[in-house]
Amino acid sequence: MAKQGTILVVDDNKAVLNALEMLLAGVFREVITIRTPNQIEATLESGRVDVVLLDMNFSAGINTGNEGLYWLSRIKGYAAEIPVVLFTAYADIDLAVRAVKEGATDFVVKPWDNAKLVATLLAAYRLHESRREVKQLKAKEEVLKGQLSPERTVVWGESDAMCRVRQLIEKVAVTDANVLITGENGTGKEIVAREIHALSGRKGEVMISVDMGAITETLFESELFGHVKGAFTDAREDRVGKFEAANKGTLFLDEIGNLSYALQSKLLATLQSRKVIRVGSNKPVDVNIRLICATNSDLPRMVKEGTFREDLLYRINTIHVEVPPLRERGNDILLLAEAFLRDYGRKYRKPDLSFSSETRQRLLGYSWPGNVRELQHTVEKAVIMCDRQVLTPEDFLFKSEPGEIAPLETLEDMEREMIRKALVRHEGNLSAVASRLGITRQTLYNKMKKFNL
Ligand SMILES: Nc1ncnc2c1ncn2[C@@H]1O[C@H](COP(=O)(O)OP(=O)(O)OP(=O)(O)O)[C@@H](O)[C@H]1O
Repeated sequence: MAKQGTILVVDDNKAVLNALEMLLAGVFREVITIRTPNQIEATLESGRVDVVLLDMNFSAGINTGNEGLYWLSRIKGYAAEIPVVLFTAYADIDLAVRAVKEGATDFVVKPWDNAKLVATLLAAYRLHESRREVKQLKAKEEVLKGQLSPERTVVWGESDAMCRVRQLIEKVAVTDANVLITGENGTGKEIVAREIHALSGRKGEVMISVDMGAITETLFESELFGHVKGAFTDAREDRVGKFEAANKGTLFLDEIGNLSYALQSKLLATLQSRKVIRVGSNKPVDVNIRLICATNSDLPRMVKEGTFREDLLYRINTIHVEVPPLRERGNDILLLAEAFLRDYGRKYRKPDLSFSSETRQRLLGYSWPGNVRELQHTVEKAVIMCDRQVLTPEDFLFKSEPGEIAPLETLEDMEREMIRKALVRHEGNLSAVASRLGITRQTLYNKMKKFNL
């Protein structure tokens, strides 16, 4: 067995320390031994310790176990995630129960049985690995939340459609009901899910998002339910799955419509039992999650076509929130555009930007097939490209509407329109545009300048 992790052994008996050092050196990569507990915190400072084996009695002659409980609480106060196994010469079950209640992971009685002690310490080590992973996942989520800035604040708008969505969310957030959010791409389904979480009693816990469309069949179980070391070739360590990581919080399953039929059954079984079994283990672990799913697929139609399980749809669809497409939100388009303009104006240090009235008409008249995401990107690009404070339609690379025919009156109009379309199609890549139009980059530059593109 490969040695792994660092164990800290705290015991004032030198003979015990020597014996443990010899035994544990065959199991752990590093064994640190100390005889006085007031060195514990300094040792933990290194950040290397995975498990502490702590004697309960230190002051000679006073075997009440209180010293152990005192140092246990100090360790928990310093690094709550490090498992502490207590060691006592007295088989005192009351003390064991009290210690476990106060945060000890387990309890071993002296004289000890080597195999049992090693098994207990290895279990504690694995527990630490899981806790560390959950902590990392949570930290990642926090970073992700932070990265949503500056567009993190939800702009609800004033349209009836969005007011209804908001009212519904406020009502259901406080319940633990499963919510299914539907809507076209980019309408804000994830932002709605985050809002439900933020308004719920679970707001102090993490929301873990999983893109179901990005998970392969082979990794599904290990990603969602976790695995134990050795469960398959690449499983070098125990690993928590997203379900366990979201415990006490919210699990957001995005693109649920992309899940294969076989995986839908596995997901359903877990949702029904509220327990997960890590791959390679046979021990079910209880999970307490609030489930939010999102999709842009028509799930009832998929049920009819036999590609989505009806029982899974019932399970995830206790409350249904439909986020309307941007084109149905009327003036909200401008409210959102102005919010993005303020955010990106700050980000790119271009304060006091505004839209010309022609631009506002253009923004309102466009159909926004990519919804809020497209609006956000469009405004960001315009802010980057503009060099005046009032943004005119020329600052925008509007995508052409299907079937839209611009009233082109002169040859110059046509030339300008061809260049504009090529710029949109090639996302501003000037070399590609020049080659597509059969002109040099220099000519393209000159024409762009002439046409104010
Ligand atoms: N009401 C809103 N207020 C502010 N920003 C919003 C709003 N709705 C959406 N956005 C922004 O638009 C972008 C797309 O939103 P989000 O990812 O929530 O959409 P989605 O419907 O989950 O997209 P997809 O279907 O592609 O997963 C994000 O950057 C988000 O911050």
